[in-house]
Amino acid sequence: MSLLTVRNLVIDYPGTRALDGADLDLAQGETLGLVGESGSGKSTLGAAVGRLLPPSARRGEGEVLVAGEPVFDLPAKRLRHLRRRHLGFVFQDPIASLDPTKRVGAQLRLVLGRGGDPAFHLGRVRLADPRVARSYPHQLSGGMAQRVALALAMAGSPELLVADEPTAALDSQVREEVSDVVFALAAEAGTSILWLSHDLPAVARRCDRVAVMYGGRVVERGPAREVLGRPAHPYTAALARSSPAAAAPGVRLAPVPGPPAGARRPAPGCAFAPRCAFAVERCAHERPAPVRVREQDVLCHRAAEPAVRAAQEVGA
Ligand SMILES: Nc1ncnc2c1ncn2[C@@H]1O[C@H](COP(=O)(O)OP(=O)(O)OP(=O)(O)O)[C@@H](O)[C@H]1O
Repeated sequence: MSLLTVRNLVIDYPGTRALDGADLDLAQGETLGLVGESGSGKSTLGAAVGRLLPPSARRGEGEVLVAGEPVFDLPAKRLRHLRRRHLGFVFQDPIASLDPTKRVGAQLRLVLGRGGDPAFHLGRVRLADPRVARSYPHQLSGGMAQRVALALAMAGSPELLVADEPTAALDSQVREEVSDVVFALAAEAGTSILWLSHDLPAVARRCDRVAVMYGGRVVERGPAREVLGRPAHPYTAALARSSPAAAAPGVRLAPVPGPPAGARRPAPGCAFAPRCAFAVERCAHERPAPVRVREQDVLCHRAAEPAVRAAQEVGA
């Protein structure tokens, strides 16, 4: 059974459509990367999974199911129960998710309840030094604070961990260490991961599947290596070409051409059409329905055409 299902989700902030009919599925035990340029809607989608959107956000259409439960239609008590039982969250800024007035051990004891063992949970995130439990958040490095936030998020053995760029603010070596801990702990605990990221090579390496967002929709999804190595959507191909790993030494990165999607008003057709080298007239006014290309589900009118498929190969 699908652990997470997002169907045609539309979320508006005042004056901005952040999600414009997003679709996503995540199976039990799976790791799914969610990638896309800034403003494509990743954080809004991640927050919607736990109905953790800011008060100004409005759901227009669509639904989010976690373990079959309709997150947006649950009464407050059932929603709290669902969050506790099924969901854990880690964000980019760990300090913001920790209580500055309480020592780490005390924060863990609050989550774990009586009988919980903070040292065990800190050990699971490779913080074995007993001084950590006695520290206040401001006494920790960024990487250590993020591991504490992870220990708190994983303390209730959630079925799904939503990780919103938890390593983006860390330097590269610490980033790898923290990512290792997240994926190893989730694998050990049988927890699925929704991993929001700008780091395409890391997603290709670590995640089973990937979903690529553009203009508030998931425009391509499928096995991570396949999607990022042999993209089918022209946007994914442009994104993969602009990724650091795609550049040979000394060769400048190719930026995705044109300005990013302005999400202020929903696009009548494909949101990428104004930037797309393959756009034809219908792309501007007709929304693409999903097509299957190899193992990928793609929102593009032309992705299945042989000439367009060939042109998407990275480096082509
Ligand atoms: N609290 C908010 N109020 C108003 N608009 C918002 C709010 N949060 C996000 N937005 C807008 O919604 C759209 C989607 O933003 P979101 O943060 O979900 O994208 P993102 O892909 O996570 O970006 P980033 O990678 O920069 O975090 C953007 O146009 C953004 O400006």
